[in-house]
Amino acid sequence: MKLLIQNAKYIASNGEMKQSDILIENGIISKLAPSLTESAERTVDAQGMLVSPGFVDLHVHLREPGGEKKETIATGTMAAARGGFTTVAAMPNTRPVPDTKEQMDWVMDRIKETASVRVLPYASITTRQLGQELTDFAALKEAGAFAFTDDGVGVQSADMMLQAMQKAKEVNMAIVAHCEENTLIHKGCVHEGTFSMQHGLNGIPSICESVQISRDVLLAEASGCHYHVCHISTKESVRTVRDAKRAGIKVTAEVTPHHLLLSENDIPGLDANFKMNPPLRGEDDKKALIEGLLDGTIDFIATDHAPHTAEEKAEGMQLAPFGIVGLETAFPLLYTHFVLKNIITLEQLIAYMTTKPADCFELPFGRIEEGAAADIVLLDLNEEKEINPDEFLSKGKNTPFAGWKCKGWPVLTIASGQIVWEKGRVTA
Ligand SMILES: NC(=O)N[C@@H](CC(=O)O)C(=O)O
Ligand SMILES: [Zn+2]
Ligand SMILES: [Zn+2]
Repeated sequence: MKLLIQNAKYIASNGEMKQSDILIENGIISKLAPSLTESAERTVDAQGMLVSPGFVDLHVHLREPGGEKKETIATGTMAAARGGFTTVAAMPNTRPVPDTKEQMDWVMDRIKETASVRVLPYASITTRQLGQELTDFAALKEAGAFAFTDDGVGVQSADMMLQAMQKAKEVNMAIVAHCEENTLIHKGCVHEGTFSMQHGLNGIPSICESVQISRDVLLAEASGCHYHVCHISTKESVRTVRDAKRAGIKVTAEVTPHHLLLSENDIPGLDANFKMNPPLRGEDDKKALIEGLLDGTIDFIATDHAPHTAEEKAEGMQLAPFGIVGLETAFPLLYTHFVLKNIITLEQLIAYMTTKPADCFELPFGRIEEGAAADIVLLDLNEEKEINPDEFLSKGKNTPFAGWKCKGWPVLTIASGQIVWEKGRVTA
């Protein structure tokens, strides 16, 4: 497929705004130059749009195998395409867990058969994510694992985490951590704070996350491994990561759009669409996350797209599963509430969703350059529209952002040189 994008105003990987035509051949950006006259199977006029590298989301739950009622690799990657994401990394809390070469082979095949964007599969750190024995890191890397994580649960034993980091270092892979100390969860369903007090609910305290990060940065220092913190949510965690970076420890961190945009004060009542792990924290935590992102303590943004069925979410605040969807709302929400309010520049936001995650994991994606993978999204920064979960291509409609008015909607997404989503057109 030969594709030509004309009049592309885009942000180059050095952060500069440029204007050019973009020729795409065999999945690759083959030429970047003004006024290209090549004949192509499809020519797209990008006048009035912003052209961005396809977004990179290193934290999504695609639920397959085992959770197909919530999402599949097919539906999750269609949602990704609609949200402008062309690379997503899939979490291993599936049934079965990708903890052996055979399971990883199955996942890789399924991705090849059904994914509309690039999927990088995580393997688990421990067998069945039970925290008892390490998986075979070398074999899983060989089978295609992107990195190792037990996301969904924290690794409870310090000894197990140290061994994991030492092994990861040996095979030159990262340990990606969901940080949660089980003895401090206190059967909580929301943050331990004002909301939990008001509603008489058990709360998950901030230290439940931060004590494990504190332990882990020391283990990362001892092992020399690349240690990445998932969905960071508290001010103490931000401080710990900041101090660790200053000490030269190889630690990176991600934050979700919902933790940047919402605090416990925004929970309207006992609505499980506001229930996720980690929970929405205090206003001061939210502020610290924005500061941490701006000063480089937090490296990038990841959605933690966590679809659940409407039935499951209807079980109420105490019983419903943790998690909200994020792929189809991330950019418009962040653009509208941070860029248009002059808190983050457009260039920064794009970097947090493209080059920064790519660079942390040495991935060659997220940049518009000759020779790079043709992963591109056209964004309409002007049209204003309400978030409507009925329009989601994800099976999950569980969002706290329904009805929010946003600008910055993707209109066309190209992944590896193929148009995988286009506004107003149904793509298979
Ligand atoms: N974030 C969530 O609230 N839920 C995730 C698990 C996780 O990311 O820890 C899920 O798998 O549903
Ligand atoms: Zn998690
Ligand atoms: Zn997750």
